[in-house]
Amino acid sequence: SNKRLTPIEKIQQSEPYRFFLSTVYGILDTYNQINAISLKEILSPEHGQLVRSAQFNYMFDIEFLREQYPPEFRLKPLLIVHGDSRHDNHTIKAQCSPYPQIEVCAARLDIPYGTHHTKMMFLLYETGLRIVIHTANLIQQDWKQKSQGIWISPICPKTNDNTNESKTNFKKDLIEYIERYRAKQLQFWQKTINEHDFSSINVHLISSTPGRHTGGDMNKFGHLKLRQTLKTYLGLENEAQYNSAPIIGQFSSIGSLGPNANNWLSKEFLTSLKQLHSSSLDSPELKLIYPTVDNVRTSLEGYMAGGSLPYNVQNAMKQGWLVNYFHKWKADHRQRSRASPHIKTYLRATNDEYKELLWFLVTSANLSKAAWGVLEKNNTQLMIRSYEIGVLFIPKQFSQTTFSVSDSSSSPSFPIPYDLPPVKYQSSDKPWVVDVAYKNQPDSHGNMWDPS
Ligand SMILES: O=C(O)c1ccc([N+](=O)[O-])cc1C(=O)O
Repeated sequence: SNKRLTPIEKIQQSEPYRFFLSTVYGILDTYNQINAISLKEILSPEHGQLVRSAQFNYMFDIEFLREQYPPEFRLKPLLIVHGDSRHDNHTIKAQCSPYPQIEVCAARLDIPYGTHHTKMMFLLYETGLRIVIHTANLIQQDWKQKSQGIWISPICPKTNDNTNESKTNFKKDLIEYIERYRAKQLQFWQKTINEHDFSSINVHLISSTPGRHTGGDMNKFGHLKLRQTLKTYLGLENEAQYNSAPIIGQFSSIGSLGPNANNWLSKEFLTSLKQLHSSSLDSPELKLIYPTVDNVRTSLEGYMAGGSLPYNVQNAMKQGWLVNYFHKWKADHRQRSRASPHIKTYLRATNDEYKELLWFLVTSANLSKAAWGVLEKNNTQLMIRSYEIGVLFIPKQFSQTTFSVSDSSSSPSFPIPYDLPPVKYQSSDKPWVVDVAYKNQPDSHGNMWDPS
């Protein structure tokens, strides 16, 4: 049908996963109705009377952000949480200075090269508190023609019994994440989270905070939190059949991963992703989805999309071995093969048919040690540089044994963002690298790319 859904209808229809892609300007409208939502719709007055909000992010255009709020909410208190990199601090403070109702909080980045990558909203309504965890910067370009991931919580009602935890420990994990900022302006939000009933939340929180996490803190963040959560909660029947089940990582940037797969990627990181209740020595196939130069050139934005895929040539040159893992960006079933991915997702399927999933994670975390952490000092500490946040979907929390991907099955199928099985790079395909020129083929706008 070509009926336009209201924001509330979109959220109702997305149950039980509440996992959306951003709407895309220029595709058939039906593909912007099902499990697709815009920033204006997230902030719509339909959801209730907004009291105040907080926006955690990396890049901000305050004028653009204000325009996405309904006019009647633009005077409500708004807290902006960003990274404290010098130049950034200045531009954000300058952007917010005309608006006394906007406060700015600079997240401490005590470890070099860390970024405040977390993209999250706290929306406090008169009826309760909504959390949104997503992957888009608060600039127009990130919400127009890209593939972004968004999880929208129910509106959690106020309660005077602050034990209202979810079966996934989401409330405690979120408070522990916020506490790591050690920021005065976040104390109000820690208190507010505590005063709301999170029992309806069915996803796990997977976050990263900068630090050298040791002892009891080691499994609280980064890939060790993912490992611990999968180990504790997956609870599969005869799980041995899944020891070689394939794993997918999909992201929009890549860090320096070392001279070969063996030190971090397929040892440390893959060990966390492959974790079942019991560990196994099998090493499942890891497939990585990252756009080719042609994906970028033919995208709706053309080469400009590549500005948001900051994989630099310095790292790319050092790790040619990585290309063997690479698969293209392809999302025909969502009509988003040309909507360049800024979403980051990780998943495990039950087998090479990719008809069912064992779990699914949407997060701000790219494929980097800075985001996920790297074990140091003989595996006694996990060093993480950046703030990251994501939500993990585990079938058991939805009273299912696996998530079905195709619509054929009875249980509600999981709205995956791209086509499965993933399609391998052809020998002629190259990964997009942001700081090299592409001048032999024009993009979808007839332009070339010459960063020099
Ligand atoms: O858009 C962002 O928040 C972002 C910022 C920095 C980097 N980086 O330094 O690689 C990657 C991203 C990304 O999300 O791809």
